Amino acid sequence: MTLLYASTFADALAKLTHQEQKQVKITTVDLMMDPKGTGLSLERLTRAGDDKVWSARVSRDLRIILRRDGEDNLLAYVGHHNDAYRWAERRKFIPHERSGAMQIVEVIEGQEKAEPEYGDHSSAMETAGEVVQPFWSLTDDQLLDVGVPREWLKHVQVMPEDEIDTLFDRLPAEAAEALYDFATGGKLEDHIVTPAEPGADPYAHPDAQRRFRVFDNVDELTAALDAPFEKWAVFLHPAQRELVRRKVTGPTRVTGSAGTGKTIVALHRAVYFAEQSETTRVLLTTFSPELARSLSAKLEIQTQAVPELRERIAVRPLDEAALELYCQQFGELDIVNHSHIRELIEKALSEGLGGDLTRQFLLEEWQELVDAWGVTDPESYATLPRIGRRTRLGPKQREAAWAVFDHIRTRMAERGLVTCAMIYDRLTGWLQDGGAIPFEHVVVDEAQDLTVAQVRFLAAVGKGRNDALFLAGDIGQRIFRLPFSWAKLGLDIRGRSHSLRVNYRTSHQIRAMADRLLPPAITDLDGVEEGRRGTVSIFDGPVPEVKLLDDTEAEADFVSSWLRRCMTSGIPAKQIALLVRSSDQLDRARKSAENIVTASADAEAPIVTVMHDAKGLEFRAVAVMACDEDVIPDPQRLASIGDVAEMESVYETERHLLYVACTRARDQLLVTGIAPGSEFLDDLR
Ligand SMILES: Nc1ncnc2c1ncn2[C@@H]1O[C@H](COP(=O)(O)OP(=O)(O)OP(=O)(O)O)[C@@H](O)[C@H]1O
Repeated sequence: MTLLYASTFADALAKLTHQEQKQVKITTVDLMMDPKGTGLSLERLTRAGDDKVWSARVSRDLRIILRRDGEDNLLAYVGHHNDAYRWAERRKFIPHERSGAMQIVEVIEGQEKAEPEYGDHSSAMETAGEVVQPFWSLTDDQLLDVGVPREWLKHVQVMPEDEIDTLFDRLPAEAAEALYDFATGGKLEDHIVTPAEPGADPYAHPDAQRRFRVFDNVDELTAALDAPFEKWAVFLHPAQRELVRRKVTGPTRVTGSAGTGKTIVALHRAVYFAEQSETTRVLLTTFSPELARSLSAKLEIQTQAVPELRERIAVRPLDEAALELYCQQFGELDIVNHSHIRELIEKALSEGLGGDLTRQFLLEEWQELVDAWGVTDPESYATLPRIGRRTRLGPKQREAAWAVFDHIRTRMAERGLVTCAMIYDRLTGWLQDGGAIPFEHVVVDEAQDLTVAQVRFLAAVGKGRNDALFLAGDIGQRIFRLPFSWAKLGLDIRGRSHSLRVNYRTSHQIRAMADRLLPPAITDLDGVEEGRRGTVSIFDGPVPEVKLLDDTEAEADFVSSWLRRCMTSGIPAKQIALLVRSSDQLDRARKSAENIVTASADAEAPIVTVMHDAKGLEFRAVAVMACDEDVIPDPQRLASIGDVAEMESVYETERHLLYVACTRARDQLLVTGIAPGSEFLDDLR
C-alpha cells in the first residue's frame, strides 16, 4: 500500500481546532494501519467529482476525504461534514494530459457559460466590453503546455483581470505560476511543463511532488501530521527540490528575492547531505545567533521522523563555528574588542605616531580595511583598493597610518590577542596547509553578507571537494558591507548560481511594491546576474500603504491606529514588527507601541527593532517607520564620500536595507515618515 498526503489535506487540517486535529490524527493512523478500513466507517461518495473518492468518519461532524486507487491511499481533505462533502463533489483527480503530473482539479460550475465572447483566438482583442481578459489571446495548446487542466481552458481564456489573484487558490500551482507571471509581464514559455515518460507514476512528477507527499511508513506520516502548519517541511517547489538534490562539482549558490524559500532549500540541502551516510557531518550556518536558533528550530521539525539525522547536523553562527575550530586546533585565545583597539590607537598617538590622522579615522581604517582584508605589511596596504573608505590618502599619510597599525599588530601579538578576522585568516592558512574541518558539507544561509575573511576561509573549505559548500543568499539584500569579488578570493560560484522565483512569504501586493526599490536584475562583482523578474507570490493581500506625516507625534498616532486595526483583525502582537533605520529612531517606534500597551493593560507589545536586526525574520504585519529625508539613506554614511562609484555602492546598500525591511511583511505593510520623506519612497509609490 502507498500512503499519500496532499497539501490540500495539510491546509484543511491547519484550520481545525487543536482537539479536532488530534482526533483526525488518530483516525488517519488507524486508517493507514488498516487500509481496508474494516473497523472504520468508510463510505464511497457517489456524488463526488471522482469515482474513487471515499469519506472516513472522524467524529459525528468531521470527515476525512480519501482517494483510494488500487494500492494508493491518498489523504485529500478534512473538514466538517458539509464542507468536506462539498469539497469532494467539486474535485477531480487526474494526471495532466501534457505533464502526466497528478492534479487536483476544481470542477467549474456553469462551465458552459464560460464561452469566450469573441470566438477567434488569433484576434488581438483582449477586452470584452470594459472587462480586461489578460489570457484572451492564449490558445488551448499554450495553456495546456503550462499545466492548465483541459476543463479550465475556456474559463481561463475569459477570466477577467480582477480574478487573477484567485489563480493560486483555484488552479494547480504550476499553471497558476505561469499565468500569473504572464499577466504581470513574464513569458509563458518560461513555464512549459516537463512531459512525463509514458507509464510513469503520476505522483512522481516534480509538479505532483509539490502537492503530494508519499510516505514510506506510518511513523513518517505521524510526524508530518504533528507539524501540519509547516508545509515547507513536506512540499517543496520543483525548483527547490532540484537544488536540494543537485550533484555539483564546486561551490553552489541558491539566490532569489526575499521570501522565495532560500533558507528552506538550505535546510533541506543540509538534511539531504546528512541522509547520505551515518558518518556524514554537516555544518549548517548563518551570520547571527538568532538566525541560527531559528534554523535549529526548523531542523527539529524537519527531522522529527528521523531524529538521528539531527545528530549529524551542527547548527551554529559561522563565527562560533570558526572559534570552536580555532580553539581545537590552536588552543584558547583572547579576542580584542573595540575598546582594546581604541586604547592601542591612543597609545600609538601618544608615542607620536599617526601624523595628523584622527582617532576616528584610524579606528575605521583598521576595522574596515586593514583588519577586514587581513593586511599584514605596508606594501599590501599601499596597493589595497579603498573600497568603502571616504578619505583618499597620500603616500605620507599612508606611511603614518601604517605606523599605527603596525603598533596595534605588534602589541596584540605580544599580548596574544586576535581579531575575529585573524581567526579566519589563521584557519584559512591551516586549511591551505592540509588541515581539514570535521564536516564534509557546509551549508551557509544569508551568504550575501559574508566578510572578506569568511569568504577566504570558505573558499579554502570548498577547494577541490565536490559538494562541500552550498550557499544561500540574495545580493539585493546585502546590508552589512560593501560589495567585493568572491572569485578573486577563491570562491567561484560562476555557472553554479540558481534563482528561485516563487515567493511564499509576501503577498503579491507587498512583493510588487518592494521590488520597485531594486533593479529587475542585479549583477555582482564577479558578473553573476541575479534576475528578479518573473517572481510570483502565491497569495494576495491588502495594498501596502505609504504615509507621510507632519511630525513625529502625528506619525506615532497614525501607526498606533494601524497597530490597533491589525490586532483587532486577529494578528497577535508578536507577529507585528515596527522597524526603523537605526537606534536613533527606536523611540519613535516605541512610542507607537506604548500607545497600544497603555490603552489596553493586557495587550502584548509588538516587536520594535532596527532594520538590520530584522534580516531573515518574518512577521504578519510590518510598519517601517521614520523613513524621513534625513534618515534613509543615512546622511552620515553619505557625507564626504569623494568617489561616485563608492557613493552608488552606499546608496545601493541603503536601498537594500529598506527592501529587507519591507519584505519582512507577510500580509500587511505600512511605510511612514515625516514629509517630504526619504527619496526612496518615490520609488515605492
Ligand atoms: N515549499 C514551500 N512551501 C511552503 N512554504 C514555503 C516553502 N518554501 C518556503 N516557504 C515559506 O516561505 C517563507 C520564506 O521562506 P525563506 O525564509 O526560506 O525565504 P528566503 O528566500 O530565505 O527569504 P529571505 O531572503 O527574506 O531571508 C517562510 O515562511 C517559509 O516557511
